[in-house]
Amino acid sequence: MRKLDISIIGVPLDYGQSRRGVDMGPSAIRYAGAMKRLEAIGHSLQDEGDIQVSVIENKNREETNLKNLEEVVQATSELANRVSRVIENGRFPLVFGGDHSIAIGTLAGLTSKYKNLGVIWYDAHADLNTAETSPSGNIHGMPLAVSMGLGHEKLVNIFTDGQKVKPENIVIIGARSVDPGERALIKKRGIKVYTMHEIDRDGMSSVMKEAIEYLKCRNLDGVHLSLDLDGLDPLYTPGVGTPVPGGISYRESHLAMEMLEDSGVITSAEFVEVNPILDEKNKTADVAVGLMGSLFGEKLL
Ligand SMILES: NC(=[NH2+])NCCC[C@H](N)C(=O)O
Ligand SMILES: [Mn+2]
Ligand SMILES: [Mn+2]
Repeated sequence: MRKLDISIIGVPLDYGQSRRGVDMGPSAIRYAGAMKRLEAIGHSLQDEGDIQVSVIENKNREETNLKNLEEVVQATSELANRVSRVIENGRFPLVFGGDHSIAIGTLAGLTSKYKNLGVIWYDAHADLNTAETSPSGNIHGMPLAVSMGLGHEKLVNIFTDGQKVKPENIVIIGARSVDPGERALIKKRGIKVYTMHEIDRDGMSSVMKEAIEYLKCRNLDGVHLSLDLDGLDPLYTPGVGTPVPGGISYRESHLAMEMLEDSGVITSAEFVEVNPILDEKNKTADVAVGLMGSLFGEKLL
């Protein structure tokens, strides 16, 4: 097993969507014992604290349907800087959200080292909307499109200008709520998606085996895991803002994490959308930390 130097970065951002409380996600995940859990496996942990999230006083806000654009730009820009500093120091970035818009910053920061980065997007949603296709104006529904270079220029040009991730380097796992514009984009760009249909039909073991093989064939220099807790069924992770029934089970999720650990491909990770206000006794943060255990090498025997 790899022994890693892991740096935790908290991003208390809830401006990428409309339900307050997900800004408390980093606290909830820390409270659930993330540091101790990973230290017990043998990794060395450093908590870098939280990114500063501020309300931007700007009298001349541009006309846009994107909610809280300036706030998301500020926080994700700072996150990108922080992530790039962590990898410069040879450490493994482990980011706690916050809503999923934070991935814009994480992925941007990772490109300072990884020029051909792969991404595993574990989520009920595709998060491939742009301002034109978004049904909600919520930026947490857009980060994957932004990282491909599509969307508002202020988001696309965070940290460095333009595309951060190639569409053919992305694998989405667990999708079951996809908007019409997202569906069109998936088809147009040939993005690899394992929906709940494939997970039910072939089993998680076969899906993960294929996903890992697919990424291994792409000559990547790193693979980022972006895990939205709403990828799991709300039965297991009720503390999320946009729950969708019919999701991935607790057991399938642990298996997926164990298979990623076995493959040794993952070079950074983030756990997002934990909203303790909507949760039941911190259940969702507990699941997040349990999954981190499997991802970082906990074994049953
Ligand atoms: N990261 C998430 N939970 N995203 C949910 C997005 C929901 C919907 N597709 C939207 O764009 O508004
Ligand atoms: Mn989601
Ligand atoms: Mn998401």
